[in-house]
Amino acid sequence: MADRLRLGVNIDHVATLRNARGGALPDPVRAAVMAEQAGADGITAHLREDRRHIRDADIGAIMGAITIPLNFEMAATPEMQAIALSHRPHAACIVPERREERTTEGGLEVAANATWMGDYIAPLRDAGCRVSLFIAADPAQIDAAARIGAPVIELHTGAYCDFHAEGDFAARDAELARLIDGAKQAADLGLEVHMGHGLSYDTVAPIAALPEVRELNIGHFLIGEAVFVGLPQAIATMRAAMDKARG
Ligand SMILES: CC(=O)[C@@H](O)[C@H](O)COP(=O)(O)O
Ligand SMILES: NCC(=O)COP(=O)(O)O
Repeated sequence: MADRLRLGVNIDHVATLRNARGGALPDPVRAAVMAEQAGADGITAHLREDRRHIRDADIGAIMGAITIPLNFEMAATPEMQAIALSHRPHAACIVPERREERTTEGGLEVAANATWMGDYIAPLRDAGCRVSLFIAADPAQIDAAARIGAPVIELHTGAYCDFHAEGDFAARDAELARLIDGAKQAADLGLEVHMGHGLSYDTVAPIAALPEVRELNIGHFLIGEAVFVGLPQAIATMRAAMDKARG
């Protein structure tokens, strides 16, 4: 279906569990294959500069094992650009990284680095990767993303999810309003709109209901759920919640 909201399953934290003991299990590749079999529309994997979870060998192994697209998440560094160009994944999502962060804390600063960022993404786009920029729902960042020729943006839903978890529903709803406005602005600029970070069964519906949104990338929550109900069931439940919200 043309307007089907796609679900990208981020398998980073299968690798977190694997790396906890320094061995080979659980295998992120098995998780990617299982996610595809369970109906995931894509796999997302974030090769961080510090390799805290996904490792270099995982990327080629995952790409060789799945038939759905790989969304390769990467910092805007020469090292990651070279790795992306060597693998040529379906998609390359540029995300901000700080070694000391526990997880992705904010969005890319595109507006202040537009020229440099435009030069950085050009080889990826020319190599046929669908370039996405992971940004906050900030009008200036959205405008800059369109200006430098990124075809896709992924809006950071972390603050929206954090406020929900904290019970600060006024702040949550204000952040949701920013995401709604950002999705509209981006779509009006011709950008494909994705969203992700921190989404769960409890927070996905208002995001999935947004007609401008074409893809959700969800990982940490699904991998956590998989510990209890298995990955196929976790994905099926999230898929059902997304479809129900979409109507
Ligand atoms: C950009 C984003 O929100 C995630 O895709 C990212 O992978 C989060 O980083 P960790 O997976 O290391 O928590
Ligand atoms: N880009 C968001 C993503 O891939 C998954 O984020 P999370 O669900 O692991 O927080």
